[in-house]
Amino acid sequence: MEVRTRAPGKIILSGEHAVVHGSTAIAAAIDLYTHVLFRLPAPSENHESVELELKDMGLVFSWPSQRLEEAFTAIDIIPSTLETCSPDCLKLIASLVEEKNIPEDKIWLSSGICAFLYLYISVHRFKPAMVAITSELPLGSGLGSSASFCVSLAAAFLSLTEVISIADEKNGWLTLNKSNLEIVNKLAFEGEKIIHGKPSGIDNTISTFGRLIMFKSGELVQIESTIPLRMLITNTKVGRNTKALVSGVSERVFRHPGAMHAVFTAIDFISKELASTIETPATSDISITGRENKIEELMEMNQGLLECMGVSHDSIGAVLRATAKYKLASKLTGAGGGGCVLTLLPTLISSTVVDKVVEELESLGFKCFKAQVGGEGLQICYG
Ligand SMILES: Nc1ncnc2c1ncn2[C@@H]1O[C@H](COP(=O)(O)OP(=O)(O)O)[C@@H](O)[C@H]1O
Ligand SMILES: C[C@@](O)(CCOP(=O)(O)O)CC(=O)O
Ligand SMILES: [Mg+2]
Repeated sequence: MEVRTRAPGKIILSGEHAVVHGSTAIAAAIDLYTHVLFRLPAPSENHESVELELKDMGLVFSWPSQRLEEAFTAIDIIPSTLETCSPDCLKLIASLVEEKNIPEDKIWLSSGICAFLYLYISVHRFKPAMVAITSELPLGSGLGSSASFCVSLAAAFLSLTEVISIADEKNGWLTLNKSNLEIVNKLAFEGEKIIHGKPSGIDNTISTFGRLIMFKSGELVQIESTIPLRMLITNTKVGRNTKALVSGVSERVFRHPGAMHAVFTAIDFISKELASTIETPATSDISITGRENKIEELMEMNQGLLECMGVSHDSIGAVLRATAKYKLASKLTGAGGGGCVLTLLPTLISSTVVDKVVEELESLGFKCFKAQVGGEGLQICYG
């Protein structure tokens, strides 16, 4: 039995970090995916381990099924589907991952591999399996690779159970109905918890459902944009870790609760105003340029508040200065601390100007690309 899944990465247009503390945020799916191939071998194949292949990195990890069963039975914990991984269970999983001697320069993959083992065992126990992963997303850059990893894995594992069933077909890919997507999203969130520590759930939700969403305290509202929302994405290539940045913001909240809550409230207003600007009907009195100017101002305000939270970086500052020379507005996206920066490309901007901006940013050592915004979420294909 075999299934393939793909789940998209995302950009956050406003509200990252503040969303962890209950503010509204806006996110859109992008057309860069994590792909999973999941196979449950037939007994005749004599395959007796749970195997994970990270194809982009040329790494393969494998745990004998019997070894996994003995380790979990010894501590008398068997994770069940959709339950949060307990501290004891996570400790065991971390030790099973540590045994694999991940190369030192790839040690940042450990949390993802722990999430993989947890998601797998919570659905299929210790059944032998083969899982192969590839990703079109830069990892650890603010484009939600961790969530698309968890969503594509959760969907693949659940697809070979009775829990979910297929709803529709489009271009060779199958989609799930809303209640099945909710189950996948819930399971993926448990994986994100292992990678992020305290995620808001926005990344796994946008990766599962796709499109453009407004998200607050676990609830999503789908929004329709009446503006093209063309974004230039600049990857500063400065590595960072979402878990550390999220906990840094919580520490700042602990030190300055009043000031930080005022920042979160301001961001809540920014996200709501952004949503209504994006959704304003094309027939309204305000021209597209007028609305783009408003979006740019809101992006700049949001960036200023992210700086107040301490999650910007010199490399992000360099992108802001370079794009400001061309009167373009930018903000970091995702957890910050490096990673990716968004720049709105207004409808009337000429391709010559875009080329010049890209040339200048790339001369600083950054990597620029454009992504389609607001596309499909999770998709499945049975092999
Ligand atoms: N394709 C993948 N293979 C293995 N681990 C992955 C993959 N994609 C994401 N991860 C895990 O997610 C982590 C990056 O997540 P995070 O710091 O939240 O950044 P982002 O979600 O913005 O890419 C990686 O360090 C790794 O543990
Ligand atoms: C900073 C945060 O708002 C988004 C993190 O996104 P990413 O992992 O940097 O792609 C955290 C969260 O919402 O869980
Ligand atoms: Mg992440």
